[in-house]
Amino acid sequence: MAQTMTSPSGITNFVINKGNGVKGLSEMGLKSLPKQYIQPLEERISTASFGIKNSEESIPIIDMSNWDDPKVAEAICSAAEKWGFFQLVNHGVPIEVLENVKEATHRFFELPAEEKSKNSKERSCSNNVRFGTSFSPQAEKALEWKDYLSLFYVSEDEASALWPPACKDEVLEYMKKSKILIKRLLEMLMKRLNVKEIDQEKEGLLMGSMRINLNYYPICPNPELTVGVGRHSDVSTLTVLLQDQIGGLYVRGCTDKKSWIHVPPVKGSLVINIGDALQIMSNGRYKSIEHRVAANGSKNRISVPIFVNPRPSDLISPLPEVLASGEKAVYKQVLYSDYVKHFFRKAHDGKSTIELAKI
Ligand SMILES: COc1cc(/C=C/C(=O)SCCNC(=O)CCNC(=O)[C@H](O)C(C)(C)COP(=O)(O)OP(=O)(O)OC[C@H]2O[C@@H](n3cnc4c(N)ncnc43)[C@H](O)[C@@H]2OP(=O)(O)O)ccc1O
Ligand SMILES: O=C(O)CCC(=O)C(=O)O
Ligand SMILES: [Fe+2]
Repeated sequence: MAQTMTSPSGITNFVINKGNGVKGLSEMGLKSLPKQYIQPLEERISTASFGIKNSEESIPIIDMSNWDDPKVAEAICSAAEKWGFFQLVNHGVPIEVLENVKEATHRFFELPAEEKSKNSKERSCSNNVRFGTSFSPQAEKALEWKDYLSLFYVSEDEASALWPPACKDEVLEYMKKSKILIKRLLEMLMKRLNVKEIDQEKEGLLMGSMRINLNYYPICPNPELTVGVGRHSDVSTLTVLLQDQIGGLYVRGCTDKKSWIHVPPVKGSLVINIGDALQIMSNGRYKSIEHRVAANGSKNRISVPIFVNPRPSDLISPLPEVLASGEKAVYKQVLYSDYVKHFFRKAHDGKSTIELAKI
């Protein structure tokens, strides 16, 4: 067993095929990182050096208690233009709902590998439920230190029937309660783009599909040699991210592009980021910023992003309202499912997915 496990194929078999994930590896008490996880020097995250560079820039924290105050909309739109990232407090999603979904995430990952892997790509009875590890293992030169459960929402009935019982009620509640916040954010962001009203057609285009991922980053023997998630931008319209108190999310700096800014955990907050679909629809006005996640040597971390997306069948392009003043389109029309497939079929590679849509 020990001999098979240390060979590269033994590790792959244990982590990917047998569904133990990196959590299984972590719990074996490995003393050093298997070589498949060693990232090239330029992709490693040296958390020690961030403290110095970080001091000048930080991601805005916006209080939503008076969400209909124009100052709140101004802060949100400015953050979306400048940073592509911001944190929200007093956002209206009950703290209890957030605590429950974090607990449910731990409950799911605590299940035996045999139970979790019923949701793997090979065994899941639906393409909309997928348990996996790393990001795109077949395309990656170096694997990422993360396991995940990805749930694509189609309907309440489908979710009730197919999502894992260990977490489905809590995840559904989190999604439902977040919808009010998502609509408010989109209304504010659209107003700034001269979209006066979000009618049914626009609502479909902006938030017609949702995917929720439960991310699990177990303790890593050599966190400085690998990453939890490599540099990428999300392909969503926007992403609502719940993180626990451990920390580890870094965002590309907006003035000093060489720096990476930590997104510090703030109790009860939600992190919001703009995704590629909204960068395209706003013709580049709102920014989908690169981000990445460090591995941790002493603590298990979880995060729960809700990816708010167009529908797979939507054609995305700069909105007519944005181009009405004569502004030249910098992106062409793309079928959203083609865009997402392009993203999923390659390893994380920074901001390169959006090249597909550039004119
Ligand atoms: C996992 O770690 C991540 C994830 C992310 C995600 C960031 C986002 O912004 S996710 C938002 C994506 N948007 C949507 O899901 C909505 C639109 N959905 C679709 O268009 C389709 O459902 C589809 C995703 C394109 C899948 O369509 P389907 O026809 O079923 O195509 P497949 O052939 O099954 O899949 C294509 C290709 O993608 C891989 N894949 C599919 N789903 C996932 C998934 N949930 N996670 C990872 N990979 C997935 C699948 O394996 C296929 O590749 P093959 O090579 O196997 O053909 C950000 C950062 C992370 O670390
Ligand atoms: O875990 C995090 O903080 C962020 C994860 C992420 O960027 C993603 O799942 O797209
Ligand atoms: Fe992301």
